[in-house]
Amino acid sequence: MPNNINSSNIACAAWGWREVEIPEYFHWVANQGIRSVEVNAHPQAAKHLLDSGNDESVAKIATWAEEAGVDIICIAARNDFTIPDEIALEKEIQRVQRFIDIAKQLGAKFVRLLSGGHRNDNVPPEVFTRLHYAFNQIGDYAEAHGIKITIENHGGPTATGQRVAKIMEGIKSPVVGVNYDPANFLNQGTDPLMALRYILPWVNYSHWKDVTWADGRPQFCAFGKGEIVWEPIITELLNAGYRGYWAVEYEEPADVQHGTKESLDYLCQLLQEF
Ligand SMILES: O=C1[C@@H](O)[C@H](O)[C@@H](O)[C@H](O)[C@H]1O
Repeated sequence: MPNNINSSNIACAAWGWREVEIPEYFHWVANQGIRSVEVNAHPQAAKHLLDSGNDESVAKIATWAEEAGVDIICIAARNDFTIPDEIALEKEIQRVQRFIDIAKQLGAKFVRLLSGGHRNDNVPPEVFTRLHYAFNQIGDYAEAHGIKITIENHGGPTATGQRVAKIMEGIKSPVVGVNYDPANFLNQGTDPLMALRYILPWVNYSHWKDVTWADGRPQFCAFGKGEIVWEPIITELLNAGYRGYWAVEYEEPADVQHGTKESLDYLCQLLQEF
């Protein structure tokens, strides 16, 4: 495929695989001809890494990756940098530093983070101050360890393109960027193409799933099975020079293999056209 898109920058996001044992997950992905995988580090992903992930459990994951022939490219972690209590925020920053150590041990290039705080209606200025403080600490730590941070747009302080840009404008380290997740924007009522135009300079990673409507509510579905118009989004990203990973994310554990396969097929087919 042109534009530097090849099978090694097509990746599998980990969230939908949270209920699957890691070896099974890695082998399934490898059997699709995909090499690049994420691993969750999340309190609701007990089969992947929990917050406490000790060196031994991390080493096991490295062995499983080698056996299956996959590369772990990103640790998909959960964090909350909107915590008002100063001591608790410092603890949270230390917890995230551990994810950076884990990424290094696994040879992963990225740690995916969130902002935390999911109230959409109003994000007071002090929340942005806390986010700037925490992401600057983490940016310095990641830079010193050769790891990149990618902040996923999710909700609350990252519900819109303007908000994400406001966060990024206050972060100094060049290793901190944005994980552009178009479906997460639409799920929050934000037009994903408009949002992309605010955050283009910072996008260093991407997640691909889709959104459909059921009973008047948005719901995630396989990439290409929903209502997002993809061509203008991909054109915009590529024209801005995006050459990073394209990670498909099918979130429903019940049929994660089927949904991931459909998503991969459609993404690969679509990217051929660019
Ligand atoms: O898009 C995502 C979410 O919808 C989900 O809620 C998160 O926890 C995942 O890690 C993320 O990648």
